[in-house]
Amino acid sequence: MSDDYVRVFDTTLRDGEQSPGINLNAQEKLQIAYQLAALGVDVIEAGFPAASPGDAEAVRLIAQSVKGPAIAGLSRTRQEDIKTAFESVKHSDRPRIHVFIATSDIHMQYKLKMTKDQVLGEIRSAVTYARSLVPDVEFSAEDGSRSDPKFLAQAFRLAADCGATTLNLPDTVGYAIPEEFSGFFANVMKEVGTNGLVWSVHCHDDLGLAVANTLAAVKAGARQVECTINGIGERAGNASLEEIVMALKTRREHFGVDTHINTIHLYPTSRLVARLTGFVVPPNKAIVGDNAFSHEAGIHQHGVLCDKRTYEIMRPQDVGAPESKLVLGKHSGRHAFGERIKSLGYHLTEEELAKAFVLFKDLCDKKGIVSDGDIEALIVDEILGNATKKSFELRDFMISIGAGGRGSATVVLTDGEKTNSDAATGNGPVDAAYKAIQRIIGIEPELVSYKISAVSERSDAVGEAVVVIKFKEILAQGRGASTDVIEASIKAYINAINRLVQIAEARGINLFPQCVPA
Ligand SMILES: CC(=O)SCCNC(=O)CCNC(=O)[C@H](O)C(C)(C)COP(=O)(O)OP(=O)(O)OC[C@H]1O[C@@H](n2cnc3c(N)ncnc32)[C@H](O)[C@@H]1OP(=O)(O)O
Ligand SMILES: CC(C)C(=O)C(=O)O
Repeated sequence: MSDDYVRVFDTTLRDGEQSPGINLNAQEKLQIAYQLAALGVDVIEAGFPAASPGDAEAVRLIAQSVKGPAIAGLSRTRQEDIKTAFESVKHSDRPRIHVFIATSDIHMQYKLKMTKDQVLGEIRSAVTYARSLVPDVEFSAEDGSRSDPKFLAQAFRLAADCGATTLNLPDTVGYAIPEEFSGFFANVMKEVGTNGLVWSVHCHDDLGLAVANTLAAVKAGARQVECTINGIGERAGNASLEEIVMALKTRREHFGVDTHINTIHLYPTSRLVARLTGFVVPPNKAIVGDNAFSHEAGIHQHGVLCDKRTYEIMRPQDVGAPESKLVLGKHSGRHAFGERIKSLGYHLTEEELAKAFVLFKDLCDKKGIVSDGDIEALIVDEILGNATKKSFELRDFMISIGAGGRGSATVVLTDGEKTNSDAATGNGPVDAAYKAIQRIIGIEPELVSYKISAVSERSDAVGEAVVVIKFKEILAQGRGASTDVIEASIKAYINAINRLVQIAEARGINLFPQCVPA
């Protein structure tokens, strides 16, 4: 395997966790670390062990359990920090100690209160000590992009002479701009040399340029990129891993270098990190946002229907994201609308389609996003005009729950002409009620999905149930609300059945071949 590839150093669990508002416990960090290993990152920076006993323990747990990537712990140049980092990472098959100190004038003078010589002294003793403990030592020159390039090169040369194997040039405060940064990076690299060293880059997003600067450094010769899932991190965040990886892959001809990332894990990893950190992925986020593969504009939708490559530079399946979607809204055109109607099983004449399209646009002005259920209702009620008058209504129900959660239900329904009741047992009260309803109406639709949620937060909250049922290849959705969740569930089921009957009738499908009871 070629040695010329871009190593992905993931720092979601260290710099990512420095995001104000994120605090992961050891088990959550471990779960993310396993996922990062499946993704194929080369290095996991699992934490800053000297920060707290909890972080030291999390790094130890990850080092002990997660195989594949190197496990790094961050450390100041202080001996006690390095020792603590070593005690945590030593449990890994591939331990790395990552030592840093600032090299910019402003940091040295005002923060560290050290002279250049003192900083060089810190680098010498820290890197030498770290290297006496592990063979894999990374040195970072914090605020490198704002450092005097001559001094920066001197600091890096010293770190390499003392045994550092990776030299990392961070744009700590997100100040760099790509063109300037690639020149800066290339010059420092040239001054120090590349012999046996991996050059690394670490960018922050204060000006929204973290990924651009990272890619500029790769172009200049960086072969390790430090980044986080979803771009989380201190202040405006770090360079986003998924964006860097997909830029390198999609524009391979430009960069000429690969990563070892298994990109189909990008989307699941992003969702796991979002769930555990509570940092929701914005819908328009590149690569992993909900809208990254959605198209709303008619002209785009038409293009995508002709050939996805007209508006998609990546395939959603390559990043593990759901299939691309055409979202119908007021910007959609006839092509996408007509396609959706066909996929719902309707074959309209040109005239019917034109009429439906006008009604659809009106509906969009009122509703924003129009669901498939809305379109079905529009076709059945307004275009085909043969909607059934039959609809079932709940009159009454009784529930009892036995040992082990078994339930029995009696349900009373009317169809406007007759009233019928029946009883059934089931796996819980809702299942029993649905079975009783099936006995009354004489068909057994498959329950495709069932969701219940509270509409407000008080204990007397209204519960809303949403069910999707399927019968004879027709999908129908129903909703029901009540302060009693069982009643909400029953109402949703009946609502779905009424919708099913309407659609079937509009399509000329007989749902009740024997006879319709009730
Ligand atoms: C750019 C980055 O992201 S760097 C990583 C930043 N991450 C973190 O800071 C998270 C973890 N940090 C912590 O938990 C704490 O800051 C600790 C445990 C490391 C230190 O806590 P404290 O001892 O209370 O010090 P405090 O954080 O207030 O100040 C930092 C001290 O470290 C010194 N320092 C800062 N960077 C370095 C360094 N790389 N090497 C050596 N000393 C350093 C500062 O000069 C200051 O020294 P002083 O206490 O003698 O004035
Ligand atoms: C420790 C270093 C790599 C860092 O996080 C930064 O400079 O932003």
